[in-house]
Amino acid sequence: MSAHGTPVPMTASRSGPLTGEAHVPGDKSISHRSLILGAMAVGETTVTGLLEGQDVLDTAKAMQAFGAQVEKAGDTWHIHGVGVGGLAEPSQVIDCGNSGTGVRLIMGAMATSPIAATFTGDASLNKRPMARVTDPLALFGARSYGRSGGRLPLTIIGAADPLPVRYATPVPSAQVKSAVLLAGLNAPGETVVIEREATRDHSERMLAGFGATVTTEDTDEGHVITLQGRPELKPQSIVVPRDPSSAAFPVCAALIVEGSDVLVPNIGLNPTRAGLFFTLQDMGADLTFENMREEGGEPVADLRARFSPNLKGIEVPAERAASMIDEYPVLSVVAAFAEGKTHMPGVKELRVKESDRIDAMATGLRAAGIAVDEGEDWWTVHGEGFGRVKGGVTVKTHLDHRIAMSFLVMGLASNQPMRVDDGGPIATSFPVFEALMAELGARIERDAG
Ligand SMILES: O=C(O)C1=C[C@@H](OP(=O)(O)O)[C@@H](O)[C@H](O)C1
Ligand SMILES: C=C(OP(=O)(O)O)C(=O)O
Repeated sequence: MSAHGTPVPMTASRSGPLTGEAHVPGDKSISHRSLILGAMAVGETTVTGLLEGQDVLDTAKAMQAFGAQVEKAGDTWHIHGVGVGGLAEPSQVIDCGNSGTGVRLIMGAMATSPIAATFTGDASLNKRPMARVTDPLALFGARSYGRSGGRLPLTIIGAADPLPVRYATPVPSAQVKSAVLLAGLNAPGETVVIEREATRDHSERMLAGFGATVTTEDTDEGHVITLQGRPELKPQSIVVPRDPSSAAFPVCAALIVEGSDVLVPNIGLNPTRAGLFFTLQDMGADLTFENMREEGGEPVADLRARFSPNLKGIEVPAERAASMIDEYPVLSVVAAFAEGKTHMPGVKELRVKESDRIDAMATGLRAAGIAVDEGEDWWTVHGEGFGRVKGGVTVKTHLDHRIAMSFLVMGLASNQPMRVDDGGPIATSFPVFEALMAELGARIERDAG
């Protein structure tokens, strides 16, 4: 839906070669964290390259409600932070829109301050599980009152006298890990998070950048992250790298549209995020990393993707899942254009994203003539091979930006157009998607009406 709630039906049709450069926007995960940690530092943090998607704009508004000043001047965002422990009690309900990252990280950040806040979101976010965050926050002493099943709307009463926490995350989730670490900022002593599988590490990196003491260690227990509580966070000057999860769409489109050759410059290849690109290479994609370099302590490269008519289905390693969790929907589209089966195990988390992503993709792919098998934590796409994907259906996007963009990418190479019932949510993470894809030569149009 658009910000005003009206669905935006869109259609993608078979396109000529996609060519040129795709300058995708800033990383969503890093953008949320810049605003939240900027608000908890003492003094002015500046951020350039911030993703101005609705998810991140909702986080900016939320941090203002907690007392930080957040303003944009020219291309730079300025955040005047209130310090760890300095967050004010908001006078209004905090509406995080469609964003799991926004709501879960902010709940963590406020849970160890003696304030109360009520959180809500859109129809998608209000269905998503929040107990995974409120359970560990209770160990700090925070109380929460929400709808049954730990759903939003939900009120958190922060701990007045927080305890430090040692917590082993029961699900592979950077949002849960980050909520605990952010809560640990205002707890005395050491807060420890133990992950069985390492998830994206932007919070750890950024906390260290802001001057907190964070150490990580791989032990028999798992990946152990230790944060020293009550640091004074020092304001930073942040340049947000471009989002690999957004880069996935023009990259995958180029691989399946005949004759394409697309360059996607300056993409962060942090190993906790880059799993899709290695998977595509394993499938035989003509995808190369050019101009490999380090920027702001992160590996960065220009991605070059060319039409790849001989893709093969593969077994995607389960241990890679966390590093490409948001990319499975568009990977399943590429798998439809590959020869043979692509099996994707270890992906239960896909069922609790903006939609049940296995169900949403399987339903649309099957309608478009692709066989899909699924279980609770796995799915298999039976590829038809290039030139044999029928398409020709309208699919439901369930308020999920990645479902919308994935089926639109599919329509660029299938024999008949693909229509999505609502492309409005694309603006949550990739507001320039339509213009960027059009510039490459993609035929994506909003339905007249
Ligand atoms: O921490 C983050 O910025 C994110 C973590 C992931 O969610 P989970 O932590 O729920 O896996 C991912 O799906 C989301 O888009 C962004
Ligand atoms: C899962 C996603 O986001 P979030 O959890 O922040 O809503 C996503 O962007 O794919």
